[in-house]
Amino acid sequence: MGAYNQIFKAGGVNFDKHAPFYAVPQFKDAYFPIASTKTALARKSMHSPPFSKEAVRRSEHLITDMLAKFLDLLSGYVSGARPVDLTMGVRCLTADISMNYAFQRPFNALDEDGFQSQVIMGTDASSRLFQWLAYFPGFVGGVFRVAENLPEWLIRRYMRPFALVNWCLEVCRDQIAYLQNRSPSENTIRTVFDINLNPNREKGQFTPTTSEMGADAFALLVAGTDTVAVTTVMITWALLNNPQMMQRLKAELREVMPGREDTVDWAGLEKLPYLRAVIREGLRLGYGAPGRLPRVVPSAGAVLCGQKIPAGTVVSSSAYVYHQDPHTFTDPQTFRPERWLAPPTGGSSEMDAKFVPFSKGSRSCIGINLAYAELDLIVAHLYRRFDVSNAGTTDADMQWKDCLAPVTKGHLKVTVKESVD
Ligand code: HEM
Repeated sequence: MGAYNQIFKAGGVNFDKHAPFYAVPQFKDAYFPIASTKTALARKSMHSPPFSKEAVRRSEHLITDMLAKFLDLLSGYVSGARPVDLTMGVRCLTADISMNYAFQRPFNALDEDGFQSQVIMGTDASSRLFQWLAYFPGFVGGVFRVAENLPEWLIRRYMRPFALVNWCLEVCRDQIAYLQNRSPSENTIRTVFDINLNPNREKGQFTPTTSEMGADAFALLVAGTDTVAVTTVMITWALLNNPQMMQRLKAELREVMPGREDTVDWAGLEKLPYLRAVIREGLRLGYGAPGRLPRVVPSAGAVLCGQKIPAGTVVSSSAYVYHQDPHTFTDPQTFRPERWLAPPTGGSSEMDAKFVPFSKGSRSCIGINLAYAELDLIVAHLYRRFDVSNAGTTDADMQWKDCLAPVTKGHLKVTVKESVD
């Protein structure tokens, strides 16, 4: 863990990101792929205030409005027991939350019939392209650069994943144009891009180019969609396979929401120990971003795990390695929320130290508070309102591969019934 803390340290000597790993063309103007921590932080720091815990609480309705819409759509599946593609449904929900949170203007992915949204096809294509880049950065990076310069009609006809990702980027740029053009009277609460658009130059703030802000919006969409969605899906899959855990969770939820359509705010849900344990265990096993996050050893070199490592060496670590450590997490492949409950039943400072789903340091996840709020609110209200049953999903469907966020082989299909109060 010492090496991890050194590589992913806040401030001090920084291990910059390894640029070729992050070279997806559609991200190129965002701060997410910028290798230099210092350069990236100049932009990232302008986005940070709206993601603080207090800001998320103030803007909670931007999450719950989308969640209420999703739950109402699910109730349409109750009669006739039509199966729901929960993987697509939750992805539409998290995409709409991310965009509503960033712009107070969702993409309305939830409105698409059967949750088959083109936005989600775009974020999915982006993750799948990322996977190739991660393993063959040189070759695939070259192909990406060629593809970037091809005429749009050629891309649309022969390179559908690229066309989908380009389309998503365009929609994100439209969102920025919408903010630039909207009248001040419409500014009810601050958006993620407010500092960008109204910078305080004395504090060193500035307005990035329109293309940079569009790419930042696209990064928020991709980073905020599948990460939260896959964690929710993995939690659902685990609870479906462990009915006694589902019952324990429902019993806890019933205490704060006596009626199945009652609601509780995030602050109220944070006090529920079993819900918190379920979310933590889901983050441990659902991973969000499980794979390596490569960094470059700075000019002074480094000593990692007792070894001298020369400057310029690419090093990494991953949440998967720590989350699967059997010395810390007994029987690590097993979903067992009880391990997080207070001692003597479970929980330890060692587990806390090795729990790194959002990474650490200056380049860690900007959306951590938003992600926790979403997970708490979605899981609590979904399982208080509905009884969910598997509709033919297999273990093989739920196998995942690392595409920065995990992408499962198949989709989780379920049937829903209104919970019996
Ligand atoms: C379960 C949910 C999530 C998990 C597990 C997660 C995890 C991570 C991790 C591990 C990183 C570091 C990536 C790297 O070093 O390359 C990261 C970065 C990032 N995340 Fe998240 N994330 C989640 C949700 C979100 C949400 C909801 C948003 C915003 C809507 C978001 C926005 C970002 C951004 C913009 C970065 C880049 C930060 C930078 O470049 O410094 N994430 N996330």
